[in-house]
Amino acid sequence: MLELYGTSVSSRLMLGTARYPSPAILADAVRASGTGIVTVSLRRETGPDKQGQEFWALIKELGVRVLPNTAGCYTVQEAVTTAHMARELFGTPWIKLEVIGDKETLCPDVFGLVEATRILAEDGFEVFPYTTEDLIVAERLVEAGCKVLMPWGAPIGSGRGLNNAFGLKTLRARFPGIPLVVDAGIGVPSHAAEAMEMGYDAVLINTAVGKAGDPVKMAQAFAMAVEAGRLGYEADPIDARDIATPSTPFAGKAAL
Ligand SMILES: CC(=O)[C@@H](O)[C@H](O)COP(=O)(O)O
Repeated sequence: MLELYGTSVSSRLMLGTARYPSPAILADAVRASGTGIVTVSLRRETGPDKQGQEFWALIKELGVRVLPNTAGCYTVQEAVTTAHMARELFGTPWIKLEVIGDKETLCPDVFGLVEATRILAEDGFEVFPYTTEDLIVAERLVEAGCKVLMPWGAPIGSGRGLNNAFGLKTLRARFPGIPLVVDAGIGVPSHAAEAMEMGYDAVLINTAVGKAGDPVKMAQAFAMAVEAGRLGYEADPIDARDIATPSTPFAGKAAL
């Protein structure tokens, strides 16, 4: 079973809660996915207004663990302040830390991310950093206190899948003891299966489910893909080869 900061997690699929056609569809998608963890943006979803309150009541009703995030933060200060507000509001030390560096690609500002991680980890937060697949940045994040890493597959909302499979595989090989979660950019269930087959511990998906024609069916498809990918990884797949090897033995073949 997967352990994240000492918490056992049964589903390896985490879901974002934005961009669904309606709260009811979000709730059905969460149930269909079997997820035990949803990420919630403090800024967008939990305001004191009626809508914010209704959203929060819905999340509580679903009985899933909340991973608050600092989506939309562009500076270290903004991210740290948002994390503190989230800890107070949700009563959890968990924080999915986003420090965005570029408006167009939503690429993480990895320098700001490391700095904010250091500040928050020293203050008792359990940081889930939204990062790139850069190896050295990952090392710095672990040094700063991260016990989980969340590299992107591709830019948030792009649905491009795993843009740099080599980089993601390198991270997996270099950090065998750290739970790795592909966060962002996954578009279809096969992308999630690919990440799991690589040995990733989990995936976090939002847009591909929320914006699908049928979010509930898509949530179920992702759940199946994540499970299949994980099983495939555990079953120790064969290596790809450049030459053919007959799968049917020659013994017993009729001599002509
Ligand atoms: C909701 C959330 O946290 C996103 O920022 C996350 O990174 C998911 O990205 P996708 O929407 O590309 O799945």
